[in-house]
Amino acid sequence: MHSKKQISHDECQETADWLMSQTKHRPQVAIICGSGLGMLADTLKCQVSFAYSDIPGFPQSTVQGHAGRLVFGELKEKTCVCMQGRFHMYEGHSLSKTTFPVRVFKLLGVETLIVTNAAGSLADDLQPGDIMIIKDHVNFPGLVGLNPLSGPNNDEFGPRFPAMSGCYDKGLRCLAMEIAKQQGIASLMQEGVYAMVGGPNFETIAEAKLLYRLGVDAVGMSTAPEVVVAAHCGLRVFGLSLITNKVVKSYEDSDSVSHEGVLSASQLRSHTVQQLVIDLIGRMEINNSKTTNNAV
Ligand SMILES: O=P(O)(O)O[C@@H]1C[C@H](O)[C@@H](CO)O1
Ligand SMILES: Nc1nc2[nH]cnc2c(=O)[nH]1
Repeated sequence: MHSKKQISHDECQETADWLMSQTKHRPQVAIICGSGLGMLADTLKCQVSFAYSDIPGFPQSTVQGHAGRLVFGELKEKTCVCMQGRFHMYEGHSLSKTTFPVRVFKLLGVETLIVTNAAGSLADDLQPGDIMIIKDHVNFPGLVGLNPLSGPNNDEFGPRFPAMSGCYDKGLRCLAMEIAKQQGIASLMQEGVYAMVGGPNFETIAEAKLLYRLGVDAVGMSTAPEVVVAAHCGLRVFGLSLITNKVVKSYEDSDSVSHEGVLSASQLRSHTVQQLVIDLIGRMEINNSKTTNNAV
């Protein structure tokens, strides 16, 4: 399952070429929608969309709340491509497959990747319904060698040993906070550290206590591999976690998390996330290299 075989540059190029033969859109911004957040794609103008099953080389979405459509279109005078549904390691995809769309986006000419996810909060001051701007991540699978960059390096995409400090663009993080203030939603927002665990089970209480002690603010089952691959090939990245639940970290607490609960919580705030992302896309500059002071 977690084969070290990388999908080749040629295979990524074949998919990119196929997409470019099917649509005139040449996206500058790519958006990966987290659980229950796919409605963002519906806001694109002049839409051209493809079922993942029709795109050569694309895996299939198997998770409820991930529709499995790639949508191209215009948003605030920027050309975008939106994944209505992402791929997770726990679905059985290799990490190379999980992150394959990111490399296809690079070959389509995308400069900025926006990743969103649904996550459970560990931080005492992050409540369900809050939105966390991802400042940094802990890639738990990556720390033990489950990394999409494992295997022979694909030099056409990036270096063997890419730096990951500053992989969440500081300029975009500041811009998002400024927009949140203007939209009157700053009280819902803060920056924090996202940790990816393998899933598909949610955390035990002992695991939750461990993550809390490590200083993780929110935990989920995605995003980090996509961001590693995006940083490797030089994409500018912005990430948001919508907090859908508090992670249970006390034996006295009888609460229990479910995917259905995650989906209904994310739907309650999907419009807010959508407005934030739309204005961020509207205000971000394209064709600029990454901001200079990018350290977290
Ligand atoms: O795709 P994301 O990271 O938003 O999905 C989260 C993590 C699991 O896939 C699922 C759990 O409910 O939601
Ligand atoms: N691992 C994990 N993923 C989530 N996705 C949404 N909520 C959670 C959670 O509590 N834990």
